[in-house]
Amino acid sequence: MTVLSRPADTGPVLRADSVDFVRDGRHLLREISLTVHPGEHWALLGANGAGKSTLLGLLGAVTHPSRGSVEVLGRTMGRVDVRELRSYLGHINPRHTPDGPLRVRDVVLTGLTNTAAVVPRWTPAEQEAERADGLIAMLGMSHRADATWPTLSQGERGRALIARALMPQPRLLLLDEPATGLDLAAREQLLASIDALRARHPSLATVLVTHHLEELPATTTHAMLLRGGLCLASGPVSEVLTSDLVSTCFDHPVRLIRSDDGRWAARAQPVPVTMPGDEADALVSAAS
Ligand SMILES: Nc1ncnc2c1ncn2[C@@H]1O[C@H](COP(=O)(O)OP(=O)(O)OP(=O)(O)O)[C@@H](O)[C@H]1O
Repeated sequence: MTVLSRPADTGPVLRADSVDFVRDGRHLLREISLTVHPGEHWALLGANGAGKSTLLGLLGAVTHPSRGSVEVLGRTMGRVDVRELRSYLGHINPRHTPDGPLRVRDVVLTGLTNTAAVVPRWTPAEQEAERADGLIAMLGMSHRADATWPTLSQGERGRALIARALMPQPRLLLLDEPATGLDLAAREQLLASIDALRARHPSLATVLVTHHLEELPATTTHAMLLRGGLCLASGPVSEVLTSDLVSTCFDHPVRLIRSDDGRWAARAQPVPVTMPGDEADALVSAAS
């Protein structure tokens, strides 16, 4: 059971068909189907605990479905060497920590070996080193290429991890809440980098997990709304990112706004809030 050659560059990048994922007798995902084609940029949205990271783990060949099938780059999970398959994916975990105080350039190069540390006695080929520098430049990190990991800001780490994930020239990039913990400027820089990356590599497909609509890049093309492990809606953003569907997804009435630059914002609709003591005050004023 091995992947004998680089997966073909045609056909869907991802296909999940009626997938269930069960842990400790609980259905964390139920009947999820999703097809991602080259050049599509998907957002997985849902409240805390909806199942977004669980689904990303299946799409990234980290876990296997309990029922249904998942095809990654045309290979069916359960029938291939997942470690080799994973080397064709860029899976960005913002909590990734390099093994030791590596410099940014070395962290990016570990994307080729898919390791947390630089592999002893391994030296990159000249064109690999050039590619690392090119990606570092594309992510706006050239001035920090020799900085060590502990000295980087959260935003700089996020961009370095994207460059690392791009080293093996993946056809698919998976991003799990890439803007978590970033301040306003760092978040905007990260989203601009993601937009630039998509423009530079038109056949790249991406799947980005978030629970904040403000953290969606303008280039997002499709969305899936997850609620309690079920798919509430899935398809082109114009059909899925509506006030009604997002309100149902988050169990809270929101009004969705898409601004001229293509970004989204959610405004909560006013809902009555009862403060402690309000009931007693109401009784007193009713009695007087
Ligand atoms: N290994 C596991 N065993 C049992 N339950 C799990 C496991 N992993 C996750 N869960 C549960 O599955 C549900 C979905 O978790 P998941 O992390 O996929 O949600 P999420 O949508 O990514 O949430 P968040 O936005 O909070 O990160 C949660 O209720 C979680 O507690």
